[in-house]
Amino acid sequence: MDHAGYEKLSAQQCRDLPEECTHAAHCIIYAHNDDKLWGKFPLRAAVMMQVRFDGLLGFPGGLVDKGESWEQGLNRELQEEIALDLERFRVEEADHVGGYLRRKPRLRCYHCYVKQVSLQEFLSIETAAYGAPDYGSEVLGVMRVPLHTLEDGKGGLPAFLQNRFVGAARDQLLFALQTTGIMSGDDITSALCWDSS
Ligand SMILES: O=c1[nH]cnc2c1ncn2[C@H]1C[C@H](O)[C@@H](COP(=O)(O)OP(=O)(O)O)O1
Ligand SMILES: [Mn+2]
Ligand SMILES: [Mn+2]
Ligand SMILES: [Mn+2]
Repeated sequence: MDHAGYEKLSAQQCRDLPEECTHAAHCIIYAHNDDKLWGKFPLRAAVMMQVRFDGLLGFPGGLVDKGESWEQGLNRELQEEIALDLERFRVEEADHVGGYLRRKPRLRCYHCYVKQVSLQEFLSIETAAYGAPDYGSEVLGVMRVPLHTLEDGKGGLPAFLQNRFVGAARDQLLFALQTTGIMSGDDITSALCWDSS
């Protein structure tokens, strides 16, 4: 059980879940970014997150409706929340990287998908998001995650990780940063070490 009370499942373990399990699916859309902040701090990648209606940070996606496959539900949510152009950027089964299982108050799996695009494509997705049906209601902002750490060891990702995240979103972010190679385990650990409290 990880710190937020979720059991991390592999993609195969997700496929073995019982019928009564309900599902949510969210997608981490990212692009490698060779730019540097002030020509000094590597930005590493553009990773999309959102400010949600509940004030918490999360990824675009949502609950999978009855009769939908995980990917059908996720692509529907991505269209609703960020106006994702499904002709160009449809999320596929191969983008599934695992799930986070909760047993209480009901058995539910929070599936994590990761989709890499080019920086140019990321910019087009970002721009289109402001015209999404749910923008301004369920989605109150679209942002990029700071993946740099300033000289004080606090500014950037360490400070960002002090925000409030919904559900398993923080675990999913850290998992995706490592599994995509955007950040090394050591970089992530040092960003986690700083705690403002
Ligand atoms: O980004 C996320 N990662 C993991 N779990 C998440 C994330 N965002 C929300 N959640 C949890 C908590 C929510 O209650 C459920 C459903 O997601 P949500 O996006 O709120 O559902 P709809 O868009 O309203 O369908 O998953
Ligand atoms: Mn929904
Ligand atoms: Mn939604
Ligand atoms: Mn949602």
